[in-house]
Amino acid sequence: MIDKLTENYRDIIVQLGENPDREGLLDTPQRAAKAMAFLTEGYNQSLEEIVNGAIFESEMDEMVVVEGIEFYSLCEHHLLPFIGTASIAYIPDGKVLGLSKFARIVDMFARRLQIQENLTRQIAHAISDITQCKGVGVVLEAKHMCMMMRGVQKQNSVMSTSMMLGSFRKSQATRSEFLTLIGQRKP
Ligand SMILES: Nc1nc2c(ncn2[C@@H]2O[C@H](COP(=O)(O)OP(=O)(O)OP(=O)(O)O)[C@@H](O)[C@H]2O)c(=O)[nH]1
Ligand SMILES: [Zn+2]
Repeated sequence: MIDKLTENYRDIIVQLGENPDREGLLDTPQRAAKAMAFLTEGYNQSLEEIVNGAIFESEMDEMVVVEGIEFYSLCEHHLLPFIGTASIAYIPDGKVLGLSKFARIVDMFARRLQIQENLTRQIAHAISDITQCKGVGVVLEAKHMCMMMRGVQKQNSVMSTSMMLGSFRKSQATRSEFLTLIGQRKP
């Protein structure tokens, strides 16, 4: 895949009117190919593999919140980055998930071509599926380079998306507790 991508990036450089053989650009097609492979490596990962069995028995049955997980994704419309943070909460039902795995799950889905809404949804469903918990809430806030560097060129707009499952969807109190804890105003 890297070889084919390298060829493609070389073609892009030519199409842009640049000389791919000038010194500064000599290794660029391969570097860009490796960078793109890294930024989309989520396609080669599975939930089982990244969770790696790190699910532990626990009688904890109150809300657990992990906030401020930074992520870098690529918008599927322009292949430009969108960058932000994820906050995740869940109410366990006999099993808790290893702390680092929340960030790994965010990264696995972020490192694909995405829209923010689907990224939010996929993270929530993954945590629900893997932990079989009573409920999950996920809030993402991000800035989209396709809106900042080009197009409407708005530098200060932030997109917030949320996905609530189980008790977070059914109970207004649970949802409010989560949003209050992460310093959000109620939507
Ligand atoms: N809902 C949603 N839209 C996104 C996301 N990332 C990019 N977009 C939007 O996708 C849309 C694509 O619109 P098009 O009109 O097909 O493309 P475009 O001509 O490049 O649009 P402009 O960005 O308005 O110049 C734009 O409105 C983008 O802002 C995302 O994560 N979620
Ligand atoms: Zn975009």
